[in-house]
Amino acid sequence: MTMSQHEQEWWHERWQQNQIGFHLPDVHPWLKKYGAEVGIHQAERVFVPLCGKTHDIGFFLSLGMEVVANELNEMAIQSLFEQLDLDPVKSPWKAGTIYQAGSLTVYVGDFFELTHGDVGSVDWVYDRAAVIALPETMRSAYAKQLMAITDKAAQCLITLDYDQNEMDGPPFSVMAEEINNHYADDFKVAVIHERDILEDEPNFKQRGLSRLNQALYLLSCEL
Ligand SMILES: C[S@@+](CC[C@H](N)C(=O)[O-])C[C@H]1O[C@@H](n2cnc3c(N)ncnc32)[C@H](O)[C@@H]1O
Repeated sequence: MTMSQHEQEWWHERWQQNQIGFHLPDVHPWLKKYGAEVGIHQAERVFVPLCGKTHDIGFFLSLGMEVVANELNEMAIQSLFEQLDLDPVKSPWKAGTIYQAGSLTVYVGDFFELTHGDVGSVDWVYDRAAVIALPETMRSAYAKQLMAITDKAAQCLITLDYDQNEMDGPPFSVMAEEINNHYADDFKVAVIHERDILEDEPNFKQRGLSRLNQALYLLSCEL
């Protein structure tokens, strides 16, 4: 599977028009609060799919981790390197450009084009707003591709779920049952923390939601 031109354009427009409500001004608070419980301190090399320009990458680097990441939009990655005060070396890969500096490597281009050889060996995956950015028809392919290119590395996953009848995605609502469908054959799936965050998210309230559950999972390899 690859992402259609139309779907890619939709994301590029979001970045061009700065409609990036998903981008947090700081490190995700749950990563700081629950990081130890999801294995952050054991991780040496993390893969961050659909990374945007998240400050979480800077946090991983500050902990001494190596980071390999992927993002469709080049502007986002230029901003990411500027934010980190890193001057990247650029080289081509089959679906775009690789940005590399210090312990950070980002594949700019379609996630579905990545191979295990590109990503290399990783011992942790961080999915915040990646699986929930994709429509239902793509999520099973996403999960399979993620496991294939990371050799089923342990995963820290942050999702949202709400009544999908109340709002169109993205972000899409992804319930625990679906996470289990994608991952429970290969991982022990544990919910580390979850909470209704609607009161902190006035935009989603305006979009018509009556609840918005955020969940933090650890997918670990001990089955
Ligand atoms: C909801 S945002 C989340 C970004 C980031 N994880 C964060 O927490 O800020 C989803 C991101 O995925 C990117 N994206 C969407 N489809 C993609 C694909 N097929 N390959 C790579 N990146 C993609 C979008 O450009 C967008 O930056």
